[in-house]
Formats: sequence, structure tokens, C-alpha cells
Amino acid sequence: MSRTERPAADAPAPVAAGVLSLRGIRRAFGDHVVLRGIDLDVAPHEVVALVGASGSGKSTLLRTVNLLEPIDDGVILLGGADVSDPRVDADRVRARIGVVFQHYNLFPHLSVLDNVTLASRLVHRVPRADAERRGLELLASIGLADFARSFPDRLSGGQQQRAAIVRAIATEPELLLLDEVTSALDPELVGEVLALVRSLAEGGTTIIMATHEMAFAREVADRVVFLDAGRIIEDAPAREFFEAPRHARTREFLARFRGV
Ligand SMILES: Nc1ncnc2c1ncn2[C@@H]1O[C@H](COP(=O)(O)OP(=O)(O)OP(=O)(O)O)[C@@H](O)[C@H]1O
Repeated sequence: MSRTERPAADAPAPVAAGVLSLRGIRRAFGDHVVLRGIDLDVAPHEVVALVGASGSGKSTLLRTVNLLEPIDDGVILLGGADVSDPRVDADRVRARIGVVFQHYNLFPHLSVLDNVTLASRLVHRVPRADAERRGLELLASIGLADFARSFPDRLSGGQQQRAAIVRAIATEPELLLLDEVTSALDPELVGEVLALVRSLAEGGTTIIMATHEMAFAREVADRVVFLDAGRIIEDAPAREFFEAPRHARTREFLARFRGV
């Protein structure tokens, strides 16, 4: 299912424009300042894990990237273009970003295949036959081809979440945002969803994933960004983040995840 192979580990840093750059992102709900000036750059093929305590602002940050949450201040560059400009068509920006939330939001009244192909057909105007061919390939790649014509309620939670993930990549987005995609699953279903995320990461998909799965972040992410009360406290290569965190707040946070 990979679109682009990830460059070899020793390849030079990509010279292409970053996929995403955030500068000074600020968001408050009334007096509650949730994002306090976030700067973040994501390069092509990078997998960034966004970690932090509950309420630290991870979901809000992902929602701002997808323009689902307005910002009070700052700039969002997607592929080098300022998409935080109020004159920008938010739907067109969203069409370039795949998003999967904690609760798999498949449309219950559409077949699994229609769910997977909907955005391609309606937003990207891909002919139905082509969209369905691609959708079936994607469903086959996650072992769900036999459920293509079923409604989502025939699937387990893990199967639904995997279908939601392939739906998000069916349009070949520039960036995939995953917001705690395993948090609502029974523990025995978590592994199958993480395996799919791992294969996308290995295939070169650019991903930002908010997660509480520290072992997974350590294994799959290139970088880990630690958000604490709306600020990025640490932003480091995954190995360095877990083995030699620089900040006391990071160490405190990681101490809660024994065995990582
Ligand atoms: N629409 C809203 N109105 C008011 N407060 C909000 C709104 N959305 C988020 N918040 C607040 O913003 C803070 C950050 O929430 P957010 O969901 O971004 O945190 P999080 O790090 O993703 O947490 P979790 O790990 O529990 O999902 C929380 O205090 C939350 O109550």
C-alpha cells in the first residue's frame, strides 16, 4: 500500500519543502490557554509522535492543523503555503490531509467500500470504477475485502478502525493525522491497528500521531514531541527522547510508563 518508499536511513535530509510548518500557534478557550505558541516542522516521510498528559493539548493541536479548530495566533504552512489565511478554502485544505480520530467514524449507512471511496469520488472526482478498484485493493491489504459490501456494524472495533485508516489514506493525502486511534479499542484489538500504522510509516506516509502508546511511539516514530500544558517541552529523535530525555518534565512523564 506504500506510495513512496521511505529514503534509506543514511540518505541526505530531504531538500523538498516541509510537509507542515507551524509557527506560534496559540489557541484559548475563554481564559483557558490550551496551545501556547507551538512551533513544529514535519518533513516528508517523517513519523512524529505527539505525546503528553491528558489535557495537554494534543487533540486541539491536531485539530488546528486540519483547520477544524480556529487559531488565535500563528501560521500554518502546508506544503509551504499558508493555509491559516482566513481566505483559504478550508475544505480544499482538508482534502489534502487524512485524519483518523479515536472513535472510528465510519458512516454507518454506507458500505465499508463506499466509506473508503467516498472522498475520492466526491471530493477528488475520481471515477467510481477507479475509486472502487483502489478501495478494494486497500481493503484487501488489511484483510477486509470480504467485508467491502457490508455495513460497518458487521466489523469489530479493530476492523472498523483499520477501515477508517485506509479510508483516510485512500486519497493519498500529504499528511496523515492520527488522534489516539487505539484508545477506544479493547486491548486485544490494539495490535492489529498498530500493525497497520507501522506499515504505513514504513511505506513512507508522513504521519503525526497523538498517542499514549509509548512503546509504539518508541518503535515507529522518527521524532517524539512532548506537549506539556500547551507548550512543546521536548522535540527529539525517538531514541534520544526515551533514552536521554533532557527535561525534568519529560522524565516525570515517562516515569509513568514503566517498561518503556
Ligand atoms: N471545544 C472546547 N471548549 C473548551 N475547552 C476545550 C475544548 N476543546 C478542548 N478543550 C480543553 O483543552 C484542553 C486540551 O484538550 P485536548 O483534548 O487537546 O487534550 P489532549 O492532550 O488531546 O488530551 P487527551 O490525551 O485526554 O485526549 C483540555 O483542558 C480540554 O478540556
